[in-house]
Amino acid sequence: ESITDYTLVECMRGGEVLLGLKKRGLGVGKWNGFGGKVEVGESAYEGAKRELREECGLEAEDLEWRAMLLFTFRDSGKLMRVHVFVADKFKGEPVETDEMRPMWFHKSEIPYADMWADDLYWLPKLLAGDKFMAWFDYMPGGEHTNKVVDSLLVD
Ligand SMILES: CN1CCN(c2cc(NC3CC3)nc(N)n2)CC1
Repeated sequence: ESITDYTLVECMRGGEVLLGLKKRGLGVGKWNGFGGKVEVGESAYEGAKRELREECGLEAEDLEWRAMLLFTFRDSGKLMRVHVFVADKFKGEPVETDEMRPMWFHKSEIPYADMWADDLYWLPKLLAGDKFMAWFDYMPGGEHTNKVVDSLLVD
């Protein structure tokens, strides 16, 4: 099957991270960073900025690439590649949209029980400042094995 590229933006401000409650589509009912599919003709960086703006109205001045998450789904044979960025410089306040209800969470109070199961494995690394790649191999029963590649020595 083919691979689909997605973006995910984690906005940070004074020990807090901005998450949105997904109101429809993939991951509805889960808290997550902001993002979506990378469209034809745009870079992941541009797609990340666009989705952040569309989903909560925040204009990120600068995004830093920090992780790539590969998801393989054994049942469908689909591949999902998520490019994760961190933003700590942005203009405006987040607003609720049809897609997302934004809320700031202290890093020690991330609602993992209401997020994608994989977040528990990689979000702490991201919040610790690491750069890394991870692979989550989802089995039909929803279980997954996870292999987090050690931090990338890139800067
Ligand atoms: C709109 N996109 C969808 C993909 N995505 C994911 C996926 C994900 N797990 C994968 C099993 C689905 N886990 C997080 N945290 N985000 C970013 C947002």
